[in-house]
Amino acid sequence: MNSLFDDDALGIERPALPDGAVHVPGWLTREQQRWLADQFRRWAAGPVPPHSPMVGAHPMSVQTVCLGWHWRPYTYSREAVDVNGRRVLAMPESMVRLGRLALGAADHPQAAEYTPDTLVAHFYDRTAKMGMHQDRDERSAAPVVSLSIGDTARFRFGNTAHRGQPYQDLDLQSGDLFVFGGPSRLAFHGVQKIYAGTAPHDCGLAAGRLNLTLRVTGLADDPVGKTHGF
Ligand SMILES: O=C(O)CCC(=O)C(=O)O
Ligand SMILES: [Fe+2]
Repeated sequence: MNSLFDDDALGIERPALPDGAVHVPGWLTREQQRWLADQFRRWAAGPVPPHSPMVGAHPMSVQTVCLGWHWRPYTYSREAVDVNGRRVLAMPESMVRLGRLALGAADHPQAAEYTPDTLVAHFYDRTAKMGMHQDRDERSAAPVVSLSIGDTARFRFGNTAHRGQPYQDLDLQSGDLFVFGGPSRLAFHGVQKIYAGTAPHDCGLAAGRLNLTLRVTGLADDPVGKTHGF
């Protein structure tokens, strides 16, 4: 019903995204969305439970679970040192394949070689948001793949210089793929709001939004088993 009145249907031109940023609406099928929501519930069962990462003294409003490498502002480690000290689950091969398929769908030339080594899953309840930030805790310049399931999010995608204009606001709906790499790899972005109650009934999530972000950290374990510092 909404599509009757959206920008495309009304013939309103949306500004192009900056180079390196690609939005593929409705990329995941409902079955894939349900499967991913199930996987999230499995990952959330442990060894590291969902938690709100701390930005300084303030907890983020999302609930986060990581695979491969555990992310917290502004670093990665194999163990969730800010949660319970347990090592995070390994990065599943299926998620590496999903990343390659995603880059393929975004027409990225390096889709076949893409090997994300971390997945950061955020659950947003109806009040959660994410402030404008850059994904810059990685040593690799490989693109970031972002998948949305559940409630629609108002997503702001900006420029690489600062949090302000120019930026573009777009809605990320259940099943949407968003990729940012190349000249947009370090663009500021954030989640302005969640549209509560917009999750499709058959997406595997009754309420809230799940964001799955795949990244290449460019990190390696050192021989004594410690992670490299920054
Ligand atoms: O939830 C989103 O769409 C964005 C998540 C994000 O920017 C991040 O995890 O760094
Ligand atoms: Fe981000």
